[in-house]
Amino acid sequence: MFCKRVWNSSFRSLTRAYHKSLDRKGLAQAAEIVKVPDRLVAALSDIVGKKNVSTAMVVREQHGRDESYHSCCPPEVVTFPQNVEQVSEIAVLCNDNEIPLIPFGSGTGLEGGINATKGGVCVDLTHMNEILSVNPEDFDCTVQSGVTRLQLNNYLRDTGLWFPIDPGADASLCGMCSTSASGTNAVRYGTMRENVLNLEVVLADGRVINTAGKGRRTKKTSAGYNLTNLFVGSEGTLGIITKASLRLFGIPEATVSAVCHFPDVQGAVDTTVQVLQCGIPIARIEFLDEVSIDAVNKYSKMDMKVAPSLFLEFTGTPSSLDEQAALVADLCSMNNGSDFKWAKDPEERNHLWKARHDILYACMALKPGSKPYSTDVCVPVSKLPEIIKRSKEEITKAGVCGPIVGHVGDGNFHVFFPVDQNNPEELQKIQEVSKKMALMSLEMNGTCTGEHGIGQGKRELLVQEIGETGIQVMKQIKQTLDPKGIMNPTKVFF
Ligand SMILES: Cc1cc2c(cc1C)N(C[C@H](O)[C@H](O)[C@H](O)COP(=O)(O)OP(=O)(O)OC[C@H]1O[C@@H](n3cnc4c(N)ncnc43)[C@H](O)[C@@H]1O)c1[nH]c(=O)[nH]c(=O)c1N2
Ligand SMILES: CC(=O)C(=O)O
Ligand SMILES: [Mn+2]
Repeated sequence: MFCKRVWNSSFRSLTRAYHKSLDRKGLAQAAEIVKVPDRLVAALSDIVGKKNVSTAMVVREQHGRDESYHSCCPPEVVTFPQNVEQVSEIAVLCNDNEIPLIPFGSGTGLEGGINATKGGVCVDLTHMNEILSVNPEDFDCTVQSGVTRLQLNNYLRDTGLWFPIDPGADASLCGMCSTSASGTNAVRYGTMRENVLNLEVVLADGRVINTAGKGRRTKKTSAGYNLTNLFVGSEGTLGIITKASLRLFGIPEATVSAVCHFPDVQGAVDTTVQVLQCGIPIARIEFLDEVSIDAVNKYSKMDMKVAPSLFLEFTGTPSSLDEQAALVADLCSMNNGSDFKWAKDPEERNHLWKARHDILYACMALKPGSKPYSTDVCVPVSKLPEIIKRSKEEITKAGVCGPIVGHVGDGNFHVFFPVDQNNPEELQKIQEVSKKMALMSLEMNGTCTGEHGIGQGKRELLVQEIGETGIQVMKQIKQTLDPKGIMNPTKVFF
């Protein structure tokens, strides 16, 4: 049972720490920007070529913020290296001169991970965008850091293979490694953590390592510590990922999608839990509350019933697909689901999933000019009905707009609060609700972030989640790999 007293005291200490952190951040922004002297800009030009270095404000601002509400912090210099040797030389230069170094994938993150809170040098990896090898018989591929997921899947189209991890945005694959991204297909294929075989990483001092050994790309290994998964989710704080070997999968023989509406949240979430408990190998199961459905109808020109809903997808052989779909349709009706609509042809299915992937923008369109503040809690799936119900109560109590969207098959869901950056009272209410949700999640043995990462926004929650000793160990690892603290400072830890 959730203990109110414990919760209140953790919330108070969290709020205190948060205000302290705001002070620190304010200081960082006002006084701790590390200027990059002209001689170093010249040295960077020598490394990557003059046209691949920029100090222009417009370029710096483009690299100073991601897609989230976190305020823009431009780096002092933006570099566009062409190969791993150049990345390594940039690291040596920054390390010798104690200049912050911030890796930039494609800037679609949602926790302010690329924002250069201390200035420094941004390493934009988009020019390193070669697909280096595809091994269809081994179901794997190796890509440079700037390759995006859609680029890879377009390239793979004729091979009958695909890389299924799909954050809605067309993110870089190494950026996805860095945040341990997932998305709607994780219920079937797992997250980046389960799908990365090897990484090439440039460390802070310029050394280059292959986390599983040079050229290694096996599905299994018991060889020493798991360095690959140390870098997955490290958000640019331990090194720069310049190459990734990834698992691939066969494109399923047949696919069908469906939408089902429910009279209440409970029915939709109970259906999800039962689908998983029955062991049905569902490919996607996504929850949208009535506020999100309304947003999607408006933004993606659809006319779905405005009610808590599930978007579902089944894949397999045509016969297995019929069996799965019939079972799930039965579970939906047992939980009072209705208006079960199939999307069978590819165009219809693509429209449905495009609308799902655009939800973040659909929710922002509810309040023009707003920026997204996204929660990302993830709980054991049996706890989902309770946490979604209680989150909804908190959103209503706070009187803010809070559409709920969930990768519910993984116990993961988001509230996409549209934030008016000129309204501090609203921002505070949103921060309070999202902190309450995260603490509820921790209380239920969940996490504050299932897929977006810690970035700037969840640093205090990380301490609550991992505990002081665990944080100490994380910091010792950071200290070993980056003793001067140049790699993406102020992210993950204060
Ligand atoms: C519309 C929409 C929808 C979604 C999402 C975003 C948007 C805009 N996301 C979030 C986002 O797409 C996800 O976090 C990506 O992994 C970010 O990849 P970028 O390449 O954009 O990294 P970006 O450039 O934003 O960087 C993110 C972090 O990784 C670091 N980094 C980037 N490249 C690196 C490299 N090569 N080496 C070391 N560090 C590096 C950066 O320093 C930063 O800390 C998401 N996510 C998700 O998991 N599930 C989802 O469902 C969605 N959905
Ligand atoms: C933004 C995000 O994580 C989603 O749409 O699921
Ligand atoms: Mn998501």
